[in-house]
Amino acid sequence: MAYDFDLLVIGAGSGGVRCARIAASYGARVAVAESRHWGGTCVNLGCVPKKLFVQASEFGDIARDSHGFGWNTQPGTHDWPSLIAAKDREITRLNGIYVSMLEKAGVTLLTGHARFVDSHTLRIDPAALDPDATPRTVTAERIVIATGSTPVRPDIPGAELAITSDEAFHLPQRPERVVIVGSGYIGIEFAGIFAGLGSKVDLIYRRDLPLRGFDEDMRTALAEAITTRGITQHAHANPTRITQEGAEYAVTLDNGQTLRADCVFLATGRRPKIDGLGLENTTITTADSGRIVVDAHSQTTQPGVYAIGDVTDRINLTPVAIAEGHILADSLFGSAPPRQWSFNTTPKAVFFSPPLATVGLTEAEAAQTGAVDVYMTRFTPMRHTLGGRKDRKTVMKLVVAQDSQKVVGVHILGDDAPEMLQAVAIAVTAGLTKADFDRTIGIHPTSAEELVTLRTRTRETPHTP
Ligand SMILES: Cc1cc2nc3c(=O)[nH]c(=O)nc-3n(C[C@H](O)[C@H](O)[C@H](O)COP(=O)(O)OP(=O)(O)OC[C@H]3O[C@@H](n4cnc5c(N)ncnc54)[C@H](O)[C@@H]3O)c2cc1C
Ligand SMILES: NC(=O)c1ccc[n+]([C@@H]2O[C@H](COP(=O)([O-])OP(=O)(O)OC[C@H]3O[C@@H](n4cnc5c(N)ncnc54)[C@H](O)[C@@H]3O)[C@@H](O)[C@H]2O)c1
Repeated sequence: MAYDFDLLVIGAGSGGVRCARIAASYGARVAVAESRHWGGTCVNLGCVPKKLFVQASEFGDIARDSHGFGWNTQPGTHDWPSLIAAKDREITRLNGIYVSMLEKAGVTLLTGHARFVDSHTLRIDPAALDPDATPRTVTAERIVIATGSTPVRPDIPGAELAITSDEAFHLPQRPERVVIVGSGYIGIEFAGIFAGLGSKVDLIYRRDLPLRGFDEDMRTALAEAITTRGITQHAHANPTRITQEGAEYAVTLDNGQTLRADCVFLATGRRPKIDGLGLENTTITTADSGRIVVDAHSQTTQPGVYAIGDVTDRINLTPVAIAEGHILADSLFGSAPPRQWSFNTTPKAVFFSPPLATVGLTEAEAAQTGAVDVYMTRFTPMRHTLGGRKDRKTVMKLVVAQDSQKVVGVHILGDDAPEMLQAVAIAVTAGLTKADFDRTIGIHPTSAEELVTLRTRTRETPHTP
């Protein structure tokens, strides 16, 4: 049978765009369908606007820090609508770059919501991106699902009164008081953003420490940094309902407390986006909360249909979705073996102020396979000695496997941690040892030089299978 396309990608986000572009570069006839925004979550409602907001939230402190260096700069006032407008202009520019990049690669752009009619046929209906688009039906030999994920709201009364990260990027005004539920990436990052811009922030989470899954010492250090930033933490707490009285919201917690705010922000996770995708017209299997099940080659249970990125709920980060898309295009259409990536040393960063970044194993994970040497340091970075924020500490931790002496984990909380960690991730991916770190000459004066000058072991952790 003659198909309209060799490959049709559903979703022009991080994974879909890369997959489409690389497949087209091999000469395949490729189309990509997008219903909402070119560039996907990362560009429109994720990494990019979030990082711009984080940067916006840091200028007040920079102005105050300058006094210790002899400046009399005043923090001034922040105009939220100006930030939103500037961010929107930048994102519109990026949307245009995505469209032209795809067009230049020879990819056909299909505007609309894609739905499986059968395993080779998709119906593309008008959607938010262009409500006037003409509906059409297209066929493809192979199809890639790269539809991403969407925020989850807990099942409590009044949950619909709250916002999620999707709405946070378009709030007309910055709330003076905000209650944030959830202390994963999004909860922590937005707590920092709103606090930095002057809002009173209450952060609610279920465990004893924020950021479950990260190294315990770093979670403790982050909890201290959150308090230092002026944010009130409510550990061991769950919201049971949200109510509204006029412009004010009340969040009732299961510890009996009630918090009042101008905005309630649910940062309680995301789920794979498979709504209205017509999966029932295929033999594709889903699991858990809608995760599309794939094999090691990103193929679903329907031969010829693949899935990449957040919709597969593996490691839900942009560079991972990009890598998965690239590998898939290489393997379907390339002549050389697919490009290789080291997914098990994927570095991660949480853009709080200061940020937390990490690569490799936590101390507890490393101890499961053998005894561990831990090296830690905690200090006030030079800039804050004169700047006055002496309680803004940097914490660094190296986790070293005792038998091989390989550095299997590096964790940093502090200014520029993500920038440092990206470079250190190369060393951890390469399997370098503590001796390799030790023979590396530092750059002075930097915080990063501590990574190569940590000589005294902080503790030894026994093998804890
Ligand atoms: C607030 C926030 C901050 C984040 N910050 C970071 C960060 O700093 N660093 C990082 O690495 N990751 C970050 N992420 C995660 C990152 O955005 C995702 O991991 C990444 O975007 C996943 O890419 P994807 O290709 O799987 O899906 P997406 O980028 O979500 O793209 C999916 C696309 O498919 C479209 N689509 C869905 N269904 C259909 C359909 N039926 N038909 C047509 N089109 C459809 C959607 O409109 C969307 O454009 C953040 C996420 C959020 C929410
Ligand atoms: N900097 C980055 O790289 C970055 C930034 C943002 C998002 N992301 C990606 O997006 C994903 C989603 O982010 P997220 O922060 O929404 O999810 P998350 O899974 O990181 O955190 C969700 C939080 O909500 C809590 N929670 C879940 N259900 C709850 C309930 N019913 N009541 C109270 N608390 C509840 C969880 O315990 C957890 O603390 C991340 O896991 C990450 O993969 C990455």
